Order: sequence, then structure tokens, then C-alpha cells
Amino acid sequence: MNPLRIGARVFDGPGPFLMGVVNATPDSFSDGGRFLDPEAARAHALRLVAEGADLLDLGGESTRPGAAEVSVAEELRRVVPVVEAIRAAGCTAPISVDTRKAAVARAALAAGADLVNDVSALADPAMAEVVAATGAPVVLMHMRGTPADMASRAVYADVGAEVERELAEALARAVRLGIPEARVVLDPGLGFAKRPEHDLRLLAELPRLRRLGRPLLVGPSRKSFIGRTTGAAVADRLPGTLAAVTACVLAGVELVRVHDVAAARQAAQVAAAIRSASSSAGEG
Ligand SMILES: Nc1nc2c(c(=O)[nH]1)N=C(COP(=O)(O)OP(=O)(O)O)CN2
Ligand SMILES: Nc1ccc(C(=O)O)cc1
Repeated sequence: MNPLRIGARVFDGPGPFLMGVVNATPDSFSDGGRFLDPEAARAHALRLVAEGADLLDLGGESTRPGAAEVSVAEELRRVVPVVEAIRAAGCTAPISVDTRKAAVARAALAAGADLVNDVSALADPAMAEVVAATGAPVVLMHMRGTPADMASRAVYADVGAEVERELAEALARAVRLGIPEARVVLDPGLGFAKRPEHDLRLLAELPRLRRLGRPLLVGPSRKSFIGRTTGAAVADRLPGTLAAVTACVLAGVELVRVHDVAAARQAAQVAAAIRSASSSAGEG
């Protein structure tokens, strides 16, 4: 991929780069309530960096299927102190802010965050302007509807083709709104307006999303498609998560979003080593 600048870091080459999840929420589907206290969130963030996270993704609103929207004031209260605490601790890892709200993105960037992870792909009319004006890179994720109603919108004739087309449209719209293509990362949005069979199909079809010409981010961690495939409860989905991480890395995905960084690091390193052995096959 072309080098992607996120804060002080340049992400060059195929990666894989790991995005470690910090949920400052009471109700996230796998870790709700554990990191709502800013001190706990800060400690968790530093632990993820020590485990090998290349960047952090900090969120103050759960977007699990059926989740209700959180107010701007509440989301600001959850997110901004954590960005400040991470920076005050001397941690220089790039921080992504996982938000659908322009006001939260603006405040988090001002407090020291570096990237906007918008699962709604610029649905807030003010979001494109914040991203364009600050020069921050942005993740545009595929979803239909909102977390509140997306489950009923998971209807596809050809999920790979439709997600590819809708991501291309999201990218074109971002460019029209003044965001340079070089600052955009694309994400198929596993579990967002997708049934488990759609998630599996998208993981199998990742190579076609490479045709979009942008770095890809994928977030399989602990999600329901793993539960539906294996019967494992949310707390027991690490092995299945690692299988999905491996599939992402073998398909050339640059950024993988995970809760369990140390374990994912090892899986990603081995998958990347296999990938590079296969690209040098025949050399001896
Ligand atoms: N770009 C991107 N962002 C995401 C993605 C994803 O796949 N891609 N998945 C999420 C779900 O995980 P989380 O643990 O944050 O759950 P929650 O929505 O319940 O907080 C939240 N944010
Ligand atoms: N925000 C989300 C959280 C969880 C899932 C899922 O388990 O598929 C999807 C979206």
C-alpha cells in the first residue's frame, strides 16, 4: 500500500498492523464496563501497546446490533479524558477514535487522537468537514442503516459485490467532500448489517476488496459469526478470532482490529511469515 500516515507513524508495506481495542463504554458486547473508568482505560491502552499494538482504537459508544445512540455529551465525557490520560502517560502510539459524531472526533483529535474510525462512513453531515479540516486519516466502514436497525437490513444477493460497490461509493463521496483518497482506509464491517454467512463470505472474498486500491481494516474480534460457527460464548472466542485474523493476514489485510493483542500478534506474525514464504516460493 502507499504509506499511510497516522499521527507520528508511517504505516508502510503490507503489515499486518494491529489495532488494539479500548472500549470506554458500559455496554460493549464483549468487555462493556471494564474500561469505563478513565484510569482503567488508560492502563488497558498501555498494556495493549506493551503487547504489540501498533495503534489504539478508543470508543465511547457501543455499536453492537440493536444498540441505542449515546448523546454527544456522554460520549465526550467517556472519550476525551482517556485520550488525555494516554498522552499524559507519555504513550505516543497513534490513537484512533471510534465515533460516528463529528463533535466527538473534533474533540478527540484536539486532545491528541490521530485517526477517525467512523463505522457510519461520514453519516454525520459535519464529519467530512472535521476530517478534511484536520487532515486526519479516516476509516470508512461498510454498514447499512444504523446499529439500531442494521440487523434487519442484512439482505444481499451477492454480499462481496455489494460491499465492494458500496465501499467504492463511500470512498468517492469522501473525496467529493474534500478528503484526499490517500487518507482513507476501508473496512467491510463484519457484523454490521451482516449475518454470519455474510461475514464468512466477506472473509473469503477479501482479495476482491483489494481492488478498491486502499488499505483495508478488518475487525473480526470475538464477533457473533465466530459464536454461530463454533457455539462458543463471547468470552471463549479467542481461538476462532485467531483463525479469522489468520485469514485476514493471508489475504493481505493491512490493519486488523482486535481485543486480544498479544495472542493476535503471534497469529499475525506466523500468518505473515507464511504469506511471504508463499510469495517467494520457487526461490529455493
Ligand atoms: N472500523 C471498525 N470499527 C469497529 C468494528 C469494526 O469491525 N470495524 N467493530 C466494532 C465492534 O467491536 P467492539 O468490541 O468495539 O464492540 P461494541 O460495538 O459493542 O463496543 C466496533 N468498531
Ligand atoms: N458493534 C458490533 C459488535 C458486535 C458485532 C457482532 O458480534 O457481530 C457486530 C457489531
